Amino acid sequence: MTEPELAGLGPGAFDHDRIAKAVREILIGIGEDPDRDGLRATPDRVARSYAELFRGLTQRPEDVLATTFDLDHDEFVLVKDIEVWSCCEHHLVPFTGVAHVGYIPNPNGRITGLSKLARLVDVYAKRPQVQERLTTQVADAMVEFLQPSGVIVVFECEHLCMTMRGVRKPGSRTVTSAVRGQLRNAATRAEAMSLIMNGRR
Ligand SMILES: Nc1nc2c(ncn2[C@@H]2O[C@H](COP(=O)(O)OP(=O)(O)OP(=O)(O)O)[C@@H](O)[C@H]2O)c(=O)[nH]1
Ligand SMILES: [Zn+2]
Repeated sequence: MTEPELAGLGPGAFDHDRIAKAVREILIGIGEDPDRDGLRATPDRVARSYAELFRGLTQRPEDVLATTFDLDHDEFVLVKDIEVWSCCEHHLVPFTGVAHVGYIPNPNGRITGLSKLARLVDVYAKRPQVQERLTTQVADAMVEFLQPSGVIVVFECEHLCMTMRGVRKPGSRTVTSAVRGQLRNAATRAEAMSLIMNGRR
């Protein structure tokens, strides 16, 4: 399993019992008693919650973008402030913030439902991630499955691994962007960015 995209879709599928066993080991490793009342069900609970937190590993972007409409629109479309909860692959703690996903449909391409753009974000966010890869994966899936004239994807996230531990800088936010096609043009990109930033602090 080399590509994160393939994880969970092949032989390395989700293994609840394995996770529960490992969590029990972690509890012992931190010096806790995994059999005490409050912790007895924790390995099973964590395994169940991982199925939810990492559900993107069993989802394919093309399935999410499968619904398309016959709509004659070739102007910029933007869904902004999509809430994001992902998991940093270095520390397995959350990073959270917002995503902005915009595209210019192509008359020969496809237009999808607005909610599908937010679903696409989740397909990739609900995996162990780094923010840069999350950003480019969303943009590249848009290009591959909608064949738009242009795409812009921006993520603004706070990483709890930089907040609750380590360097401990609460409030610092990381901004990443991926721009494809016509939106790479300076004027079009600036217009898209101003729509994204409008009303933001
Ligand atoms: N580029 C990038 N780095 C990330 C992301 N999430 C976490 N990191 C960084 O991953 C790095 C891991 O650094 P290491 O030195 O291997 O680990 P560490 O000793 O725990 O590092 P500190 O967090 O500085 O304590 C840290 O600098 C994190 O801030 C991300 O989405 N993108
Ligand atoms: Zn981290």
